[in-house]
Amino acid sequence: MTTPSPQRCALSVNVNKVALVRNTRHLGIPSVLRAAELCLKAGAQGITVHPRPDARHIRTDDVHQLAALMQAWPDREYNIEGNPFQNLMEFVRAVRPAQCTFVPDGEDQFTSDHGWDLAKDGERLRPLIAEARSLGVRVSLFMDPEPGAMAAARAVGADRVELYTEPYAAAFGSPRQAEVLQAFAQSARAAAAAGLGVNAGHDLNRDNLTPFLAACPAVQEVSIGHALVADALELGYSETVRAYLACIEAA
Ligand SMILES: CC(=O)[C@@H](O)[C@H](O)COP(=O)(O)O
Ligand SMILES: NCC(=O)COP(=O)(O)O
Repeated sequence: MTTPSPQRCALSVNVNKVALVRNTRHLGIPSVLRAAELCLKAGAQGITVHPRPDARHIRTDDVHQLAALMQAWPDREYNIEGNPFQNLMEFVRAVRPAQCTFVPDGEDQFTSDHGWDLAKDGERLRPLIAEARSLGVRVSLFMDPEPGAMAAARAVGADRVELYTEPYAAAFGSPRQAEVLQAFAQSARAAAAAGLGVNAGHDLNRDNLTPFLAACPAVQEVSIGHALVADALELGYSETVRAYLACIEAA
């Protein structure tokens, strides 16, 4: 078992896609619990799930079984993502994970594809943020890379923001990469200046992760699932997690 080094940036493995494959048969394999355990043993600092209302991948049982697993890993973090106006708060109240990430997804959305509009939803979010925090759960808001929106995230009581990194991933390797990365760097700095912790995630992978973190040193956690699980199909969970940890170390 690898004890995670005190890295600048934590790796939280999102196991949604293990559950997606599992759900295509009634055989219970691939095991979500086994995937999480192997990733933790390899040094991942956390596990992330996004139990969507349609249960397309992570189901209620998964959330609770992973919570029980995480009890055996007190130095690692459990992060539950979702829309607090839909089903997320029932999990926050029941499980009290280390962190919850509020994501403004619609019920039938293909995947997460935007951050919060706090001018529209900030006041509705405020009491739910306060409730989660009163339960001892850190609250992160899923946000687009807009430096001017970070102070508002702090003002509604969030502990952290998670920068939605798909626009960076889409620009990676193109002439727009530097320009887009600059917007993320400015957003990360603005978030830190506002007193927020900074997470990041969506479509990060072994190619784009190191340059992203090198440009955004304030980022303290990345949650990665789709590309990491795809890599694990080829390399196995242990080697894959070690490869992602090395990408973080190289930043
Ligand atoms: C919020 C985010 O960007 C991802 O964590 C999200 O969990 C992806 O959801 P799917 O795995 O359902 O695409
Ligand atoms: N919050 C991002 C996450 O948990 C995983 O996103 P992805 O790596 O599956 O795109």
